[in-house]
Amino acid sequence: MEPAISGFFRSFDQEFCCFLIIMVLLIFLILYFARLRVWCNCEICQTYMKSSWKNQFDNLCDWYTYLLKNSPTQTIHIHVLDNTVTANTDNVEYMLKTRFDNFPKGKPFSEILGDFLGRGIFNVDGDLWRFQRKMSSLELSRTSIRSYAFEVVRHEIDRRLIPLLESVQGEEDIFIDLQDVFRRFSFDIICRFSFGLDPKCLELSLPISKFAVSFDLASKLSAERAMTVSPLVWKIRRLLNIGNEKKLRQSIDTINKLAQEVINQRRKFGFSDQKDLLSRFMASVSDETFLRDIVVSFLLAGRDTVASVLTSFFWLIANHPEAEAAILVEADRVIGQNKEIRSYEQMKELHYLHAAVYESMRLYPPIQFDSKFCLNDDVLPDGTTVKKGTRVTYHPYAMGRIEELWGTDCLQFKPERWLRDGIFFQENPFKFPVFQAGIRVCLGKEMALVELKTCCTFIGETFPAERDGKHKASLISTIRTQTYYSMQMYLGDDM
Ligand code: HEM
Repeated sequence: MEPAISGFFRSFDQEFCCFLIIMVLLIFLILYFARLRVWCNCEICQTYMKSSWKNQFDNLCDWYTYLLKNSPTQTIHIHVLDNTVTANTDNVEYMLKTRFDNFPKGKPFSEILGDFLGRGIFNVDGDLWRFQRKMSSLELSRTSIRSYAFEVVRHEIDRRLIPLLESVQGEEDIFIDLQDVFRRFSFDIICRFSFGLDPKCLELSLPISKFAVSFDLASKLSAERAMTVSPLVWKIRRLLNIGNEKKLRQSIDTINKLAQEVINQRRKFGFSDQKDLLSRFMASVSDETFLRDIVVSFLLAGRDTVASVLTSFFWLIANHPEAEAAILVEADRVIGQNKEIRSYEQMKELHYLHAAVYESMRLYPPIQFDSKFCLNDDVLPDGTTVKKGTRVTYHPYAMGRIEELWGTDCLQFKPERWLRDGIFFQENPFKFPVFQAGIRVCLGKEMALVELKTCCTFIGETFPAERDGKHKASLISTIRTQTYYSMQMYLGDDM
């Protein structure tokens, strides 16, 4: 009898376990769908769920732009995502400045990047954020860090970027992917600037560094968490340490080990004469994990953003010879006066270039939209009611395409719209929240502009017309061809 009884209980156990698992899954599914309101029948939600926007638009941002343009308040609500999306300047100012404390980044966002960024500035709210913000603002406002940034950028351009482009110049059969080149370029720079480390990614003959590979993978896999049907999916995978979550953990471990090594070296050999951000932060922070978190946030913030602007800038310039000519004339004028651009201060004289960089970011913002989560029920200036816990998204990509904001020529690339009597004119930052705006505006904005403008001027500076006109022309045509090639890979043949 006994084995039969124990068999009965064993099979009962198994059945009961299966039943329990199914019930738990069902409850989660019900809760999940209840939160998402998948039954919403409105046209926007139906279009979203069936992905039928793809019939009319190339990408999701263009569909959102269409919806926002056609909304009387320039605000829409996607019920199934519980996401209020706005392109209304007053709303943007309200959430990023007036009621800043009611629109934090929120838990859903910080959970996704939590393992990678830890308690770093990019990923936290409240006092932890305030402390890092104050410390970082102080360090980044120093003249010494600005000249260090300039020095790092010049080194990367003179020693690596120009020789690389020269090596493919005139070679009709050799193509390099400029997007990839710009990603390597910006990673080398941000690593040296933040960590004092040179991963030499732009040295194409060297094997790519372990740190760069791990960083790339960790950014990619963390971002992929946001695309799973429910956070539960990646959380369960993380618990079981399987699939992408296992790879993510391994790459984060590699980054941590390397960061720890750098910190140990600095503690051992001294950091007071080092110019990078890590060494500067080491003077005020002793917690080593926290130090690592702060610096990794800077790496993430300053890498793809810059690479993305460089790609769209050169693509737009390649399509607008009149803008390219104006940039070269301005660069020659500044070089003519000062022989060569060698300082941060000189960059400020390049108003047309500054306008052209801003104009490319208006049309192709590296961060096309950015979300916050509403802490307590609120009403936006346009009358939209926002419930506690709702995601609220401002949309710089759509804002750059709205006629009421930028005029009937808003789809055209016109650097002149940023100039008043030849001098760069700063627009209302809430109309152009490409660097975010208000209280949490991007901390690396100045650094990014130095990087972008230095890289863009090298066309005019390195090969001044009077020295070698032919050389300059062929380098520009190399960049033009390479940019076309990169964008073709990116956009397909229909570009
Ligand atoms: C064109 C290049 C760049 C653009 C368009 C850009 C844009 C942005 C945006 C939109 C945010 C807000 C993100 C959010 O809160 O969700 C941000 C934050 C931030 N950016 Fe940038 N960024 C650029 C380059 C850089 C660079 C080069 C650095 C580093 C030197 C940097 C450092 C940061 C940091 C530390 C934050 C967090 C600020 C905070 O939370 O208080 N950014 N950036």
